[in-house]
Amino acid sequence: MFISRRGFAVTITGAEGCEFRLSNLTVAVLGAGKIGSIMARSFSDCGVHVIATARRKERIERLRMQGFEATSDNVHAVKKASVVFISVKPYQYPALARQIGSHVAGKPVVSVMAGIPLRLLRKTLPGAEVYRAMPNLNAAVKRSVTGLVVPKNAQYREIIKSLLSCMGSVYELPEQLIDAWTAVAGSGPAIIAEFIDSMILAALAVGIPRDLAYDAVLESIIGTAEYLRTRPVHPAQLRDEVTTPGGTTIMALKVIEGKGMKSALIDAVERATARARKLAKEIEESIEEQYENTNSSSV
Ligand SMILES: NC(=O)C1=CN([C@@H]2O[C@H](COP(=O)(O)OP(=O)(O)OC[C@H]3O[C@@H](n4cnc5c(N)ncnc54)[C@H](OP(=O)(O)O)[C@@H]3O)[C@@H](O)[C@H]2O)C=CC1
Ligand SMILES: O=C(O)[C@@H]1CCC=N1
Repeated sequence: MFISRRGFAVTITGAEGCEFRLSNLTVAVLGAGKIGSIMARSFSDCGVHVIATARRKERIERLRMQGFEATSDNVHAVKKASVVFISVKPYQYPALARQIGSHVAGKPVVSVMAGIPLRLLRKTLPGAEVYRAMPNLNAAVKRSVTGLVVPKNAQYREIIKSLLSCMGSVYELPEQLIDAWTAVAGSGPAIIAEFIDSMILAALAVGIPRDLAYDAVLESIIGTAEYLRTRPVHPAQLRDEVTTPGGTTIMALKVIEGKGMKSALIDAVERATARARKLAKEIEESIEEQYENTNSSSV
């Protein structure tokens, strides 16, 4: 397991770090869509029994064909599970919370939803031990870098970390960093895929055949990441090692600098972080409304 020299993280667990025997555990994944079904597969590969939920029949059928117990009944899944993961879209959460809110007391519940803060999760899931996690799509190849916010006096911390380790590495974070983590690591694969796509188009533009272009770009990215991951070298140092005075690389770097690639990426990550914060406000308003309506109709 590699431990970052530059990282803020206080705890890191590798994919090999399943310290707990997870095989007797039943875990509910509520909202087993794109990321939820990848989580379900990862937990299942760690020996966990998974109950996955979705709304549409076709999705439930597909989950069953993938070997999971699957249902549209979230309350049934929550009652049967010792640990609950929530992976619906943020705007779908208020409806889900209404269904399961009175059935989660005493259980650990992990939300992977962007934006929704612990405060709001606690309010809607009374008595549950609530965590926030932000994995990424690379969990499909056991290479997620999952950010984890652990509540104070957590009883289930180790078991949650072991479960998340089934998807890759786990970094414990303070809650104020999770929106930024969402932008960098959660959205990261999409941003990096855009870069890869652009490099492949660039390779085609200079005449490299498509399959060779794909390999040249992907292998260069994996190799560069591995180089930086395993050596005490700053990215700017690596860049200087490659750049010959008057050579080819400096010509490319000049264009990149002129078009503002760094500033575009910094802006992009700042905007994504701001969007996660705004999501929290939007959901909060909708939940406040829901609670006010419930209270006033029960008076
Ligand atoms: N995609 C990603 O890379 C990542 C996403 N996330 C977070 O994960 C969450 C899910 O994202 P993603 O997987 O992309 O979205 P999807 O739309 O693919 O998945 C959401 C799933 O939730 C199901 N669902 C919605 N409402 C309910 C309900 N009341 N009961 C049961 N199931 C329900 C939907 O079912 P049906 O299909 O039947 O409508 C759907 O399958 C989001 O909150 C996102 O912020 C976090 C990290 C990475
Ligand atoms: O785009 C989103 O909102 C989610 C969160 C991180 C990745 N996908």
